[in-house]
This record gives sequence, structure tokens and C-alpha cells, in this order.
Amino acid sequence: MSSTARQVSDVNILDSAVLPAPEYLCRELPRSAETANFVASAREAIHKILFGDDQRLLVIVGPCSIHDPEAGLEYARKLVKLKEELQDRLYIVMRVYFEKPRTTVGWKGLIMDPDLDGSCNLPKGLKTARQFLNDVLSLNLATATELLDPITPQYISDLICWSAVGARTTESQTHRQMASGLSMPLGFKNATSGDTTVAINAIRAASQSQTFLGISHQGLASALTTRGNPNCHLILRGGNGLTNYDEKSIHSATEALQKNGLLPCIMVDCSHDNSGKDPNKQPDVMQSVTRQAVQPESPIMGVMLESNLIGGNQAFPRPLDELTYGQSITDGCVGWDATEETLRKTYAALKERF
Ligand SMILES: O=C[C@H](O)[C@H](O)COP(=O)(O)O
Ligand SMILES: C=C(OP(=O)(O)O)C(=O)O
Repeated sequence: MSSTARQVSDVNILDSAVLPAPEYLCRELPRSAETANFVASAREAIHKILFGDDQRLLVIVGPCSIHDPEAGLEYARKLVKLKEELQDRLYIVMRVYFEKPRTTVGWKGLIMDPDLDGSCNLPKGLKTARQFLNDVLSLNLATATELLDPITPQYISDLICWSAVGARTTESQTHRQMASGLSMPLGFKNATSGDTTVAINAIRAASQSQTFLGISHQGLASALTTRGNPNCHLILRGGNGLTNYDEKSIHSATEALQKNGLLPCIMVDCSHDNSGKDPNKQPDVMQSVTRQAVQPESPIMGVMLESNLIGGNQAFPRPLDELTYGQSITDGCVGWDATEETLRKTYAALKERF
């Protein structure tokens, strides 16, 4: 009888590289006291909007994904000027998305592949993301991201003012548990099928205390017990080719929230299925949503817009020297001029709310 055992673990693992512990990266790229205070007050401002203590509209706007930090910062510098101008009616937060959930496969974002060439240099990706967040916050601009991998928050969440769990992960217990321990307000998107029940269940689960497997700041596998996140809300993004920002959809989502004892508090994503993935339709969606938002007792407290320096998107992968500066390599975005016009129109329409 042979005593040689067959290989039964790591059969499909090609490589494994230890990452720096979160505390190491946070020490290398620390947050200043000013930045910490800015993040805390941005989260408070968003909390007040969620709970109806501030009538401003929360606007999560920016690139579908950050792939070029230089262009991302140019965008941030433009956005912060507009934010300051419109801040008595709009609370503008920049989309700073580093992790992309894919329907099948594709570029998974700057954290996973910062060199855009499939080399997946994760230590560089985490470092670039942390540096970029620090840079945006130093402009006095609040940051929003989707948290996809449950290990990522330990590296960057102290620099995030608002986060989302996406349509592909709202039903995942792992993500609901993660959300229950996060320190910032968070939106759950309805499922890609259009189902909103999964997002409502997610809000309920994330508001509870949970114990689950995670990593500590020292990078050690840990059992984490959370308090529950009281600042979760619903995001309607359409689904299965259909929109869900019309009055009837908003009304039925509101009823479902109330039936579950949750705050009637809804953000509308003007992109994704709500625009049929056509970025040119996002401004019209935003206008329609704003018209509803100014109605008395409207549950609409926020909107999301995918926007970049240049409108549309470019096919990717492609040779890096052929990339158009400031244009999305993931979903199509509204260009800067149209973004500015749309936000100004929203601002003007919101006069009725004040
Ligand atoms: O917002 C981004 C995309 O819609 C999401 O990452 C899915 O992209 P995919 O369907 O192209 O994979
Ligand atoms: C991936 C995103 O959205 P969704 O989860 O709605 O597809 C996104 O907002 O980048």
C-alpha cells in the first residue's frame, strides 16, 4: 500500500503573496487629525440627511471607477468648486470607486489591478487607493465608495464618508455582516433583477449586531462582533432592463420600508438600469427624480450620478498609450459640462424644498 497522500488542498491555487497588515499601510499613509475630523463631520452631515434633519439632497457623483489618479484628482478639483457653490441645497460627495463587481469577468478596479495590465499588484493598489482618498479629502471633498471585498475596509474605511453595497452583493450575508460593523452611512442597492426585498432584508440584517470572520488591523484572522449600523438605506438602481425611479416604484419601495419598520429614506441611482446604461439619459432621470424629491414628505433623500471629465466610456482592455484621458474604462459616464449643468438644474429645482 502506498503511503503517499494525494494533494487535497490548494489544488487550484497558483500563487499566494502575503499582504502588508492594514496597520502597516495606515502608518505609512496616515490620516491627519484634520482629515479624521472632516470624515466624521461628513458622516454626521449624511446621517442628518438620512434622518430628515437636513433638507439638502445627498448627491453621490463621480467616475464609475477611478483608473487614473491624476485624472481623478482633476475631476475632484472641479467638483469641489461646484460643491462649495451649491452647498446650501446639495451635499455633494465624490464617487471614488476602486472595486468593481463584474457580471462575469473584466477589470476589477484599481485596488485589484492598479497597473491596468492584469498584473494584479494588490499592495500597490491598496496604497494608491489610500493615497487617493487622502488627496480627495484634503480638498475638503467627502468620499463615497463601493466596498466589495470584506477585507478591504481595514485598509481604507477610515477615509470613507459613505459607502455602498452593490446590486450583485446585497443578498450576500458576508456583505451584510461587513456593513453591520462599518462606521459610515451605507446604501444597499436593489438586486440586478430589480428585486428590492433583498436590499430591505440587507438593511435589517446590517442594523443588527453580528459576529463573523474577518481580519484585525494587525492582519490576523479574527472573530469580529459588531454593534450594527443604524445608518443604512435603500438605493434604487433599476433592474432587469427596467427602471424603478417612477412615482409608483418609489411609492411601493417606501411602503415596503415602512412595513419593515425602516425609515422611508431612498436614494436613486440615475445610472445602471435606471438609465438603460446610456449615460446621456442620466440627466433626464436626475431631473425626474428631483421633481419628485421636492414634493412634500418625499422619501427621496439622495441621488447618484456616474460622471467623468469626458463623457461616455472606452473599450478596455486596450494598449495603455491609447487610453483617452479622463474617460471611463468601465460604465459610460456623463461628461463634466453636462454634469455641471445637471447639478445646477437640480439646485435650481430644489428651491421649492427650502
Ligand atoms: O458599475 C459598474 C458595472 O455596471 C458593474 O461593475 C458591472 O459591470 P459588467 O456588467 O460590465 O461586468
Ligand atoms: C457597480 C455599481 O452599481 P450596481 O451595483 O448597481 O451595478 C456601481 O455603482 O458602480
